[in-house]
Amino acid sequence: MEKHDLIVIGMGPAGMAVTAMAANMGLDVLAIEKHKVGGECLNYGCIPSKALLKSGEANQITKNLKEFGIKLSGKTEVENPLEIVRAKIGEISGNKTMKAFKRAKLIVDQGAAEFIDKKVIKVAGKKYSADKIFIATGTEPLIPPIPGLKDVSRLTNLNIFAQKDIPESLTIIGGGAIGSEMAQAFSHLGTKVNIFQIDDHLVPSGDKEAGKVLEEKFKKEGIGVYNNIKINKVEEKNNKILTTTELGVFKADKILVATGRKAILEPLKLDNAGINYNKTGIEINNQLETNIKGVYAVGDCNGKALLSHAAMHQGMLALMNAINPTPIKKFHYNDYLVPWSVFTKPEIAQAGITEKEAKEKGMNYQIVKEEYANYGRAIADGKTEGFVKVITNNKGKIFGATIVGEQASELIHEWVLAIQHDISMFDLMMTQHSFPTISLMNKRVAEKWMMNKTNSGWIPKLAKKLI
Ligand SMILES: Cc1cc2nc3c(=O)[nH]c(=O)nc-3n(C[C@H](O)[C@H](O)[C@H](O)COP(=O)(O)OP(=O)(O)OC[C@H]3O[C@@H](n4cnc5c(N)ncnc54)[C@H](O)[C@@H]3O)c2cc1C
Ligand SMILES: NC(=O)c1ccc[n+]([C@@H]2O[C@H](COP(=O)([O-])OP(=O)(O)OC[C@H]3O[C@@H](n4cnc5c(N)ncnc54)[C@H](O)[C@@H]3O)[C@@H](O)[C@H]2O)c1
Repeated sequence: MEKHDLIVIGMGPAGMAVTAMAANMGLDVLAIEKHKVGGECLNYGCIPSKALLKSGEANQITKNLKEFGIKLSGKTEVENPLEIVRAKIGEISGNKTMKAFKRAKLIVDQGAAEFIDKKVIKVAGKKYSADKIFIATGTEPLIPPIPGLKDVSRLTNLNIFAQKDIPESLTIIGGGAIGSEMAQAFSHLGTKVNIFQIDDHLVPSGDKEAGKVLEEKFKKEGIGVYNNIKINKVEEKNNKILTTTELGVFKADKILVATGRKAILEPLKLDNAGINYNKTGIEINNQLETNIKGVYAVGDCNGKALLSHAAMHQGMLALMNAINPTPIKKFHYNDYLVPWSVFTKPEIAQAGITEKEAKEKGMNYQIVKEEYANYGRAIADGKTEGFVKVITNNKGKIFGATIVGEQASELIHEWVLAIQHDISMFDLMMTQHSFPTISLMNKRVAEKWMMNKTNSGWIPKLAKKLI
């Protein structure tokens, strides 16, 4: 039986991080991928969705050139954005990605790996062993038990980017990250989109006010948003999808299901190794190790974060834990903040806790909020929707930040840094930001916090005396 220093199962962001780092350190790594290197993120997730959003944005800008004082003579036509998306995936998955794994042994597209016992894996009829095994097998779309849904030809993120054409109309079940991004991408490319969801605002894992700003924008753009709605059944008739809800029947060419994820565990035969798992994924401790010593579960398969950057970060931490023989100084995944961003226009981004969570925890907190509409650069750019909202306290300690607006996904990292490294509102206020960047919105919030302090209590009285 072939023996390696470590075996990695699954080559999405989590498995790629472990493989690239371990091989770079000179370890003998075997990486097994049942399908395509790059996993969900590169092939069916983050990258194609952002590429399609970009095509949509380009089309949307041409439709609104008047806003910039420009007239377009003639008209633009949506030709082949999905082909462009696929070409971009091809470009990334070629040499650009593969060169990181030159020093590892890869087994790709030869079937799913399965556990024979705690240290032995089988793939394509051959057995391999290692003392350290990293499971990084991700998730797949969860299809809810809506009557008829399993019987209609439906889209998920796995086949939506493989379509030939942009559909004329699209029903989307789910208003989370996938549902919202895909709704706007297709709508900007000319599709009539309706979103149906059981939650009461878009991107329900985040701040309600931010979700409502996005909903308002979606409605202006002609996207139907139906919150708190129960879908009674879905049928396919004459090549159309009929979605029956309490508000009536909605007809569309296609239906996209984006209602969350479930871990892909069965093919791994985890019971052969005695590895514990539950409905949300493989069970881990805070060092990302399963109940079996030397076997780690990283990325979406453990159900902790479902985000690419978190998957890569977990891969890195688990590898560092695996090569560190001392029980102290281990890295704990939950010591690190996990920000997230949804790449609609306006974008939504979150770091730390939301206002709702602060309320539920009974914390003593203050909300400081600055609107994009009050900032000259946002007006100059015509990007006035949204706000930066910070959950802080009288001392300026920062607990969380929600941003909805232009470049929210970039602005959020200053708040991640602040929260993780205990940088205060005062520190941010005292940090110069170049004008007129959108990042200056962050400083403006910190300034507002300071202004709130200095316009009441003893400070105005003292200032009057000292002047
Ligand atoms: C449409 C969409 C958009 C997204 N956009 C973003 C975004 O903008 N930002 C973000 O942070 N996240 C985004 N995500 C989430 C992101 O894709 C995932 O969090 C990330 O891919 C998880 O990485 P992973 O390595 O854990 O798993 P995956 O990427 O799912 O990779 C797991 C790999 O394991 C392989 N595998 C499974 N079982 C076996 C087996 N038994 N043997 C061998 N191989 C196996 C699979 O084939 C797969 O390649 C998006 C997801 C979707 C669906
Ligand atoms: N930009 C990003 O970071 C990004 C983008 C896409 C996906 N992702 C990741 O992918 C994961 C999955 O995304 P997602 O959008 O599928 O899930 P989600 O958990 O974000 O949202 C699920 C949505 O489905 C709806 N829903 C669930 N059951 C329903 C039912 N029976 N009828 C109607 N609506 C129903 C919910 O109301 C909600 O709107 C996310 O957790 C996210 O971490 C991230």
